[in-house]
Amino acid sequence: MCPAGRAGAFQPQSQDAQLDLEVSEFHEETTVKFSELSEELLWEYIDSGEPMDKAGGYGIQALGGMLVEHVRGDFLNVVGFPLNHFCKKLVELYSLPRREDLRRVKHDSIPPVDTFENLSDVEGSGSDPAQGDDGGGHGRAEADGDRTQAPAGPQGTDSHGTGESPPPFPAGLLELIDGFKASKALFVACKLNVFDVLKVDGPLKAVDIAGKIDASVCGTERLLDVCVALGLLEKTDRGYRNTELADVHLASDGEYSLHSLAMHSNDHFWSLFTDLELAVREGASAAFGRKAEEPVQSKHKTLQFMRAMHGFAMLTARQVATAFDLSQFTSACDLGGCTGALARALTQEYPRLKVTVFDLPEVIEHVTCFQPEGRRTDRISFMPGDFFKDDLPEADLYILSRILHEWPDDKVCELLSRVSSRCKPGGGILVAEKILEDKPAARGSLPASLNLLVRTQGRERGLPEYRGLLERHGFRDVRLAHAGDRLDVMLGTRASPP
Ligand SMILES: C[S@@+](CC[C@H](N)C(=O)[O-])C[C@H]1O[C@@H](n2cnc3c(N)ncnc32)[C@H](O)[C@@H]1O
Repeated sequence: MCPAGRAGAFQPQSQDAQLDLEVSEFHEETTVKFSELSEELLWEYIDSGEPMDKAGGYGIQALGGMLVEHVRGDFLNVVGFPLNHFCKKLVELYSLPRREDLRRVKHDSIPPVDTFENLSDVEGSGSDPAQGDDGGGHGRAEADGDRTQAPAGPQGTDSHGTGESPPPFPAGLLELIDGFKASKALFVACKLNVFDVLKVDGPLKAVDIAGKIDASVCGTERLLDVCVALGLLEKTDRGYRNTELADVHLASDGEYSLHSLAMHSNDHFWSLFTDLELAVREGASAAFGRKAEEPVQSKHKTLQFMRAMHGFAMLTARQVATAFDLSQFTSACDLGGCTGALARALTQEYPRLKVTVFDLPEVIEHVTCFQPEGRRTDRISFMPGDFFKDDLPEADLYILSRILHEWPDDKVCELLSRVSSRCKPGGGILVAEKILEDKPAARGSLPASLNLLVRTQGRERGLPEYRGLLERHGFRDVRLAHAGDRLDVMLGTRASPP
């Protein structure tokens, strides 16, 4: 490291690969590392004997940033270099590169600055000792992982005509690689109740939000800015505030909140996905076998799971209830009906219909938490039980909403066979699932198949397969309707036994 220079003086001590300046005019020692690109220019300038009049600052906050790779110490120590004078001198000394040969590069200095790099200096010449030479003349652009942005020369060659032009920059692929950060940022913002705080008190500055969520200011600010980039928050002069999307779906209250789904994904699915490689190698059964050894779910986990299911069901229930005209049925049994969200939509839609929600005892125990005050109806009842073991309630319509995809074929057959033997001829079966399409999934809409692989033994199925399963278990006239983007609904009629 260079010894400290005289305050206010520009005193480089050595002509190593890097040029260090000590500027201690006002505050503690400050070191500036100049970018290698400017180093040669600076030495030439210094060697010319021209006095550097007022050292200690060189407009680093503006164009001077192009000279600087990083600053250690007080950034303000550095501000004030006579940049215009300096640039004029540089122009006198050198014929500067043409504008089209320059490209802008963002350096993560303090604060971040755009600098210009002269591609013809960077690539190929081997004049930059710090870059080494791999024989391919790649230089800095490749070293910083940015090479594919360099403009290609004519005839599909690079700017020097020495090789093949790089492929188009794979921005989409890089976004995909980065995508996990987006979902984790959303989960953490939910977990820290950022959206709740802003729903009540927003807009707020980062420091105030940090105080309310008991987190560091620098960490909070970065998280908030990522949420802005994700379209979950807006940044205004008065601070950060929720977008409508966050207000409705990411705050923990509200009828259509998906806050618990985000929490369930964070606390449960996120860790399961770390085993994805294993699940792909070994298959669902092996992955599920290990998971099955986990201890029984706590009340907290059960409630979180129920809230997660409830949030999704609240958004889809009406579409499922109205996918077909079900007015001919007077009693329905929603198997695995969880919090009763679909049952409520059905009773609202069909005034004659009574619905029994059948679910595991540990779920039924908590259903009262999900019954909105003043909207309870005696047309909905809850019954605890295991649909693989216990007698199924009597009904003329059996509903399986988001149940079958969770189970392997043998369990699906077992369940359908139990429903079929309980259902009277002329009775119905309503199955709500996301039907696997023949054509490959549209870009951006991920099938749930990997999700199911890491956490269940089940799988998604196509319409022919569902239809075949229902027909094999005595249901005929299987019809399909769509219930929004996320669910399809099939309705079949119990045939009379032959
Ligand atoms: C994926 S959730 C679907 C919830 C709801 N039907 C919906 O569409 O939102 C599966 C439900 O099935 C219930 N379930 C799982 N195994 C069950 C069993 N053996 N007997 C009864 N219910 C069961 C779960 O407790 C859970 O409520």
